[in-house]
Amino acid sequence: MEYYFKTEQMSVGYQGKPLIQDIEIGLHKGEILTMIGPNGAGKSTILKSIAKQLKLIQGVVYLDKKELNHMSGLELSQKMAVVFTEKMKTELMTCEDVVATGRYPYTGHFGILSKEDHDAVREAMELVHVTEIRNQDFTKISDGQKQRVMLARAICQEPEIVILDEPTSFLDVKYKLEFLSVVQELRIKKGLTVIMSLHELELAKIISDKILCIKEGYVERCGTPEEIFESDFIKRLFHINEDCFEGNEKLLAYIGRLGRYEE
Ligand SMILES: Nc1ncnc2c1ncn2[C@@H]1O[C@H](COP(=O)(O)OP(=O)(O)OP(=O)(O)O)[C@@H](O)[C@H]1O
Repeated sequence: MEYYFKTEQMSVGYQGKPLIQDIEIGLHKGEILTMIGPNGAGKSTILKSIAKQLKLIQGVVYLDKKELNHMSGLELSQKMAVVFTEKMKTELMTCEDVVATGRYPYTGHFGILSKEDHDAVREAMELVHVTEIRNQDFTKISDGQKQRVMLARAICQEPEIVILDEPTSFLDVKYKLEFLSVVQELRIKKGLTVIMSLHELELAKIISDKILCIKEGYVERCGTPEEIFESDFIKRLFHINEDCFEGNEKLLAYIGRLGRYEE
């Protein structure tokens, strides 16, 4: 079966200088790819490049057999939703207004919402439990609430693929689990394909079909959760040299040796 999303020799970076080279990703429809790796490794840079917010340094990205570079903004927005929280200009917008901008690919020039658009907005807000705060100023809600509003915006866009940069970073444990459940539901019912970065390794392990491990400047490994979480690989990826994950005692001893808790 041909891949729904594919990158060929993709190099990404800034001002023409490659940061990560030769990134090869292949995803079937409905698959979930998660990127993990240390701070500053390049996860957001890859996601921004896939979302066309950064120009590729080299290579090609295909979506549904078409080159991303040959797709118009409108065509792309009807297939791909992106969630980068910091990007939106939201002065004087309620949470509902922000979610409703997800319908722009369908509303024509004046942005007037039809009944169908309003229904999609309402359903998406219900799905991630932000209906109660729909009339609040988006700039005055918590970071976790913002993350859920932005997820609702992406969902009501009815995309085939969604690109999410650390979508769970501000969510409490209940909403982290709900996020996973929403993503599972969308992939099962609608065949949604997902590419995201996560710092919560335990979430990455249970939700992903494929995991891409980014180290400083290169793709260290790509594989299934079973392949990635075997043996000592994760410790090496994050430059942790000791067996600190094997019980609380070892963890506390490791933290002590980091130097902050010396007696
Ligand atoms: N606009 C920019 N111009 C030049 N370099 C940048 C720019 N934005 C980020 N970088 C650099 O690119 C590198 C990768 O950053 P990126 O944000 O992609 O990492 P990340 O893996 O998403 O990190 P984190 O886990 O901390 O979010 C870093 O060294 C960063 O300083």
